[in-house]
Amino acid sequence: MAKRTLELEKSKMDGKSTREEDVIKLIKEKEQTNIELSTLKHELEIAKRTLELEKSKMDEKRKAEEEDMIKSVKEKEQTNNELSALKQELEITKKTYELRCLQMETEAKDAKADLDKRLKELVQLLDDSRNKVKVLEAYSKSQKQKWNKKEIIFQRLTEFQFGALQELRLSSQCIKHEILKAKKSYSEDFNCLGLKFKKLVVEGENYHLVLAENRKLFNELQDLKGNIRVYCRIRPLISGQAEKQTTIEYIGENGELVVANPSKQGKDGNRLFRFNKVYGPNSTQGEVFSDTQPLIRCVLDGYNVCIFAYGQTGSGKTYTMTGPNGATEEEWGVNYRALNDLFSISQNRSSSFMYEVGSISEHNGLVVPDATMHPVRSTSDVIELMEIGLNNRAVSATTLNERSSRSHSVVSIHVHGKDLHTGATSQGNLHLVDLAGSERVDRSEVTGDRLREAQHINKSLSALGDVIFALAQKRGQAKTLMFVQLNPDVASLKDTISEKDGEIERLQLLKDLKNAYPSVNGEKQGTPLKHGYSSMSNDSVRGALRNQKQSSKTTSDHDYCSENIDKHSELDSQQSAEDLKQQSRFLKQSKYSRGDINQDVEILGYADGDREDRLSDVSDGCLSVGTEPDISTGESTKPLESEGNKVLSRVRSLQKLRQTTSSSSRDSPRAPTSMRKTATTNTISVKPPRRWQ
Ligand SMILES: Nc1ncnc2c1ncn2[C@@H]1O[C@H](COP(=O)(O)OP(=O)(O)OP(=O)(O)O)[C@@H](O)[C@H]1O
Repeated sequence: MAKRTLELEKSKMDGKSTREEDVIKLIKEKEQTNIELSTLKHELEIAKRTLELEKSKMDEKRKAEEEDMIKSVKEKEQTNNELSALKQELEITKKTYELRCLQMETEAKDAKADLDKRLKELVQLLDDSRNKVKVLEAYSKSQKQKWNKKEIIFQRLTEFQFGALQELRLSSQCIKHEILKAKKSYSEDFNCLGLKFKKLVVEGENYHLVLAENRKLFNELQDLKGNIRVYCRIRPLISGQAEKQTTIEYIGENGELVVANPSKQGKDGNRLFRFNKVYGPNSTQGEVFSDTQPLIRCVLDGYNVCIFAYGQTGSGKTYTMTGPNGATEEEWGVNYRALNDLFSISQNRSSSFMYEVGSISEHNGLVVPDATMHPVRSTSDVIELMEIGLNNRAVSATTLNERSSRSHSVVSIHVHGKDLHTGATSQGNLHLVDLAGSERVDRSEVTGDRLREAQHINKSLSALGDVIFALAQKRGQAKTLMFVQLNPDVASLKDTISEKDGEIERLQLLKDLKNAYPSVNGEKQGTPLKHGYSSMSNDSVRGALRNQKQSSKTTSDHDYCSENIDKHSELDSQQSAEDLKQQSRFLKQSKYSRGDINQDVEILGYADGDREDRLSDVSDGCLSVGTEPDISTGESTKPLESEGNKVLSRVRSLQKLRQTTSSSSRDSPRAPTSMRKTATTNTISVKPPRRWQ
């Protein structure tokens, strides 16, 4: 190649021989080419050597490859062997595989059927779920709507409350403002009140003085009306009895009572009795209590009050004191009403007084070893105790085979009061007594135990007479009210007009005498007694009756009832004094005060001398209802017992007195029946110290 290039270049140099530079250049290029040729030669030699090396290597390689080929042939043979073994194995495997495929196909078919079934189920489930989703979606939609509504309402409510809160804030500010204003005015008012209160305190002190004065005046008024009052109550005839069988001829408004004896003609047929008041058969329990009520206040003011009912069996003592069995409030007797009053007045006064209505004793008859004390707080407590007492009474009656009415029943209420202002204390007692029947022993013609019992009863009634005498002498501050019970039945006439009633009438007049006569007409104390218990001529009684029929109120045309005033008003003390004057005038003006009528007057009770004896007898005794210290406490029992001899001597002197009086004629002054009865019981041993325990 370099040769060609040199030839080319030589042709070119021939073609252009002219130029020297080109020849030089060409020479130079020839030299260069020579160099390059030698280089190429060298390179060629190197390549030749390399080729030789390569050729030896190739030979070696070829040998190695031949060995490898032999090796490979051998391996190929081995591989062919293995391949045939593998082919066989493959055949077997193929067969196994085909079998397996068949098996798998059947399994796949089963699985497919199974899957189809499950797919169906799943599709069903999917449908159900979709339905449920739909329902839930609807529910959630409605819930959402609800919540939206609620949200709206809540928002409105919040807005409203917010508004209200604002209003409240405003109004609270207003109220604050007003409170401040009110506070200011209150403090001003308080200051004012303080001043007024100081004034009131001063006036309150005066009020207590006025109150005390008022109480004093009230009790003085009761004193003026008499410390002993005798009211007569006539029970109605039992149904079926004709009106004509009644023995009651006339009931005056001033306490006069005319009893007629149908077996007697003329002036002896009628008898006049006088009481503080007479309650007719139609009187209600309330009316009867209205005249008793003021005495209950006295108990709370520290006085001793004794209210008792006296009369023959069946005359209405229990009815008046307690009321009928299973009584309604209207039918309540004096006991319940008095207790009700007692508790209600004590409650009304509770701001200025503290009362302890501490105890009650319930005992029957004179000998009362089992009399008991109980604390009481209300009327019902007392009623309960009274019922227990009644039951006890019934039990003892059964064991004795006697009637309950043959014993006394005494209920005592003790009231301890304290004036919260002054600290002063008071002690008052209220004794409510339902006495045993007062019928005469001789009439009942009893003997043995019954006789003895009747005599005991008479003895206790005699003691009652003593107590009344003691009271009549103003020994103490006790106030006594006696209900004389009458049975208008003709058969009971003997007991109605018995000497015992004469005694009560006499006692009644003794009370009048003590209370009024000495200061009214200046007569000797005993004189009016002669007018006390009298029989009237039939003419005068008929006149009185005629007058009563003409007008129940206009009584002016008859001496007997001519000047009638309401002497039972509780609040008017002047009227009470007027009443006493009236009684005096009545005695002066009446037929019985004139000489001609005096002959008609049957003088009962004692002659002055006898009475004096009797009073001196009584004054020796120790009995005094109410004036004694609390007789139910242990302390008071001893003094009573220590005075036993005194009582015994007093009983004996009464018996002596009775013996003298019982021997006198009918026209002579009479001893009280009870005392005469005691005379007949002379043989019975007396245990005086236990009386009225
Ligand atoms: N004012 C009256 N109104 C209606 N009934 C009356 C009245 N007074 C008494 N009675 C009745 O007469 C009967 C006898 O009365 P009560 O038992 O009160 O008499 P008593 O005097 O207590 O008798 P005793 O001495 O036997 O205890 C009773 O049935 C009673 O209900």
